[in-house]
Amino acid sequence: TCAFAGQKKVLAAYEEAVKCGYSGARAGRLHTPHGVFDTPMFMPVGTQATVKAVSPRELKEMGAQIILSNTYHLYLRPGTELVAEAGGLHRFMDWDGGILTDSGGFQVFSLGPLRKITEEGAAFRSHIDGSTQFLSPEIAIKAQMNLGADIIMAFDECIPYPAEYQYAKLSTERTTRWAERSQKAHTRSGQALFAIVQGGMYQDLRRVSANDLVSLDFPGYGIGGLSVGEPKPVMYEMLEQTVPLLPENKPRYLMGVGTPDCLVEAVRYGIDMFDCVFPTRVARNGTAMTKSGRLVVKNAAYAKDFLPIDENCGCYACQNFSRAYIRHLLKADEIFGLRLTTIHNLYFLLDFTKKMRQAILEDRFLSFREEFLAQYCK
Ligand SMILES: CO[C@@H]1O[C@H](CNc2nc3cc4c(=O)[nH]c(N)nc4cc3[nH]2)[C@@H](O)[C@H]1O
Ligand SMILES: [Zn+2]
Repeated sequence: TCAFAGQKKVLAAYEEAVKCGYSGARAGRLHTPHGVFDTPMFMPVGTQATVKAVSPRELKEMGAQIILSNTYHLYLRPGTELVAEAGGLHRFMDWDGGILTDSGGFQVFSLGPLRKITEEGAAFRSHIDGSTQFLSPEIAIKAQMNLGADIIMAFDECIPYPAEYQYAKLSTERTTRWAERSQKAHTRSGQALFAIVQGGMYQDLRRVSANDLVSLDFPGYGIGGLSVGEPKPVMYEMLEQTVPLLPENKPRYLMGVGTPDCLVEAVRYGIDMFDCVFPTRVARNGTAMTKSGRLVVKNAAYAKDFLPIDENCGCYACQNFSRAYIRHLLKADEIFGLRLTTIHNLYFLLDFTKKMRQAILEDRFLSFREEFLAQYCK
């Protein structure tokens, strides 16, 4: 094990990284105005200022540290000035942990129909009322300063998959110019602005994007343009090209990832932070995450199964309720049913990242990864 001192720099500083074995895996601590948090970490997604079906108290209980909200959604509804008048996002949603807001760079391209991208920014139609909207680096940064998250993201274009090399090249160069404009527009002290590496699925564009953004000196780096439908080996190849170019003493955040097998591979490449709608989204259709794969609690097979989802799980659902009960609630469209599967799935991923951190600190991450992948069926 080799430990290397981090630098206690401005917020979202990354320190005490402990590297392990011959992988890039590391355990660190992220400093923010709302606390110091352990990495690797999973961030529950609370797109519209709520993590669907669970309360802030339940999130705290299950060990959530930083949660994610989306500028795109809150900008359209209820408006970021309103949230600022309410005292900011922490007050508005009664969450005193860390908050990270995504800049809209992904949602505009995945949610807003009829979008048009120019050097200035992105015009799109609101998916809520069809009104014509426009986001630029300056507007996205102002909106995020209004929301008051601890970590905010530069405005970028998430390049669709697949994309022609020429398109990926021009888009990535524009995203770097947008990152610089985001930096200039960001005037709120006590808030960390992360840049987002793009480059499509092209190794050379990934390296150019990372090097250009590192020279602009951000306190942390998101890796974007992944988990957009590409095969997992392609995602891992892009990580292998990108992560080593990012400063070791700054956090790396893989956006939109993901399932436990992706998390353990990404941690091996040196990723520190993750977010994904997967655990909350699949919970709502009755699928539970376990260390050996997915368990569809709704299936008839569990009608008389009076065991918990996972006997070794410490979550509220597994400590108190059976598969038969949860299946009954889901079949009866009882809201409490999807609350229980959501609580279990979030706890599962939060606990999984805690276990990876422990394995790294004890210098046994590579065997942890082997054991996990051997029993997990994708
Ligand atoms: C595989 O699951 C689907 O895909 C999404 C997760 N994948 C993902 N890739 C992302 C890339 C970016 C990016 O390049 N830039 C910015 N600003 N934000 C991003 C957010 C991202 N989320 C889920 O929402 C789900 O629909
Ligand atoms: Zn559980």
